[in-house]
Amino acid sequence: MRIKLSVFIALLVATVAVLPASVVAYMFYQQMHIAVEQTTKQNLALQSSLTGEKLTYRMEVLLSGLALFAREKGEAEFELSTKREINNRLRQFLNTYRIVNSLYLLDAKGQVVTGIGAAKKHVIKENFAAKPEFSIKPEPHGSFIFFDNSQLVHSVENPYGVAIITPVFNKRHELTSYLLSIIPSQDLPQLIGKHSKQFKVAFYHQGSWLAGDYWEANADINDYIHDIDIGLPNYGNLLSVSIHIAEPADRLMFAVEEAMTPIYGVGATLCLATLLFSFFIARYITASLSRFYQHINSLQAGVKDDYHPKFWVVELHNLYQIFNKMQLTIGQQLSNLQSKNSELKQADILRQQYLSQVESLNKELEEKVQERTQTLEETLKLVEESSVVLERVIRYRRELQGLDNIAVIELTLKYLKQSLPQMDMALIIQGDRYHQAAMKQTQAVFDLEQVLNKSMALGEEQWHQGVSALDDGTPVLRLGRNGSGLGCLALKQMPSSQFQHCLLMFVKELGSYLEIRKLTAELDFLARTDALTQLGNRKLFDETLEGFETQLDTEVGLFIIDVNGLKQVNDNKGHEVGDALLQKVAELIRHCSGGITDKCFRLGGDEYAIILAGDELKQSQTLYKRLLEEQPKMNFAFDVMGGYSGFSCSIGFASTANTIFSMLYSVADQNMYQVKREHYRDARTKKMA
Ligand SMILES: Nc1nc2c(ncn2[C@@H]2O[C@H](COP(=O)(O)OP(=O)(O)OP(=O)(O)O)[C@@H](O)[C@H]2O)c(=O)[nH]1
Repeated sequence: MRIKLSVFIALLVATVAVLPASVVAYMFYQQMHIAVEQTTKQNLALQSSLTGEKLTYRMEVLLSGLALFAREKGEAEFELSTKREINNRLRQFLNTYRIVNSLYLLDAKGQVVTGIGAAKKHVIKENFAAKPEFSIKPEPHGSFIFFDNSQLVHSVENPYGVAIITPVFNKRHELTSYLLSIIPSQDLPQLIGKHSKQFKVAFYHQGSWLAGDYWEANADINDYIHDIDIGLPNYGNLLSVSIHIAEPADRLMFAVEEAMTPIYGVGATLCLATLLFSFFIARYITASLSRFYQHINSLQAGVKDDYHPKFWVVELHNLYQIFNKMQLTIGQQLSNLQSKNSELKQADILRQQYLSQVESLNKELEEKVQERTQTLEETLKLVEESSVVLERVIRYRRELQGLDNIAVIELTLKYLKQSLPQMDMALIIQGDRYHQAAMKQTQAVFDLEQVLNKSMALGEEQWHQGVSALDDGTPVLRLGRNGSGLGCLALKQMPSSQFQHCLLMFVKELGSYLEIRKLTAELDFLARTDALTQLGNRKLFDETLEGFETQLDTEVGLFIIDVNGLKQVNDNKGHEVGDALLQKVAELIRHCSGGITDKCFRLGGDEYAIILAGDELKQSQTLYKRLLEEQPKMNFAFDVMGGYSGFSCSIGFASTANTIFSMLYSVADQNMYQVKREHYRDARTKKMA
């Protein structure tokens, strides 16, 4: 039989469609099985719990009954009753609680007094206390005893039972006796009443079967164990019982089957419906596709056919056109998107460039700010240092006052070394012994003579405001203003500009100090020098003489020399000639006192003075003699009082050897006038002669 292609494809599609349905059905079955199993287990747990609750409740009712009975009977003084009365009461209790099959009264030592029950004839005569399982404990509280005694439970098949020992107290709370209740374990199921036939129930104590259904544990049985402990506060131990409850496996299977039955039907129907639906749909689609294919072939072959497309083919065609349009639109959108993307990328590149520019500008700015901050910090530091240097300069200025050149050099170098401790330097001050001090400071470093000569030889244009350099490169700083030639500071290396500034401050200070000192010295000299004769003037004379006033052990001698007839010279020859005469006299005095003393003065007008002190006095005669001898040799002739020519002086002398110091001048002056008078007398005599 030939099967059409469309039918074959439809069958294939239907089969493929049914497969997942079968898998789903199988999984559903599995899940159902697990669910039923879990439900069964939960049911078993519930049942066993319920059973335990029931057993506990019934046993507690019984125990409470026993306690009540013991209290009532204990207070009614059991021991006072006859055995018959006691038995009647025990029987009444048994009738109320039928689960107890025997009830005995024991005395306080555990000896059976009397009792009612199935095993009465077996145990009544025996001593319960002697049996290990019934040993009465010394404590006056109740206890549970599991035993294995077919006689007591009156059953050979199931010899197990539970004995309950309940203490009995009298009104004075004294233990008088015990009640012994026997419960055969075979009666335990009665306590829980009827239970569903679908479950098996059994009671165990410490792994030993007591009562109920007995079954071997195996895989086909679902069972559940529930342990219960029953007890009351006045009991010394607990009644421990395990309740085993089970449901056979075939029951579980049955339950699963039962649950699945309707689903099987639904599943099968679904599968069949899927099969049929898939088949017809596939058949329909393949048939129309095949007709469509034939139509295309006919079109290609140029054959006309009466093809009418099915509505879904039209729909498909429409769908295709929609897709086509969508494709076009989406393509356009995509190209738009692409161009936007490229624009965005371009913008991104520009942004990146801008950002990097901003970043580099920021960096530059940061560097500038840092640079500025550094400069500022340096300036601040400089200002700080400058103020420190300024303080030092002020201190230096104070300390400079009144020092000689050596001390000045030492002090200056000490201050400069504070700022430039590592720098070798030499300070040269023109004048007295400058180089010894400088050499001391910088012995092996400079050739001071050479430095001085070279620095003095520097032309004005080579001197700079700051540090100048010699031809060998030695840095030098000049002391004082242009042309003052006070000296210089020579350095081994060129200092940094910061230190140059510091050095300049000190050097300027030193220069101005030296200049002032020099000017002061010049002024001083001028103030104490006679301008015409260059001898010391009256002021210097007074100071010199006063200087000796306090030197009491030094002998002082004084010559007063006065020119004779100066007025006439002035009058006759003119003032210039008078001046020349005064200068000649000064020369004479300087000449005669040479090698003896340099303390020669012009006191004013035509009056001169020579001071001798100490050893100089030894040559006073020599000096006097020289003055007398040298006067006529002076080549200065003029007429005095019309006829007299030649030059002469009147000389007076006094010494502290023969007069007091305060009278020294006036004595010398008087002596001089005495000589002058004699001179004029002689002159008059000569003239008259
Ligand atoms: N050329 C000149 N004459 C002076 C100077 N100082 C004072 N005289 C003059 O010296 C003269 C001093 O006169 P006197 O005291 O009489 O001295 P004298 O003429 O030498 O007479 P005797 O001292 O008595 O010998 C005065 O005429 C002064 O004017 C001076 O610096 N130059």
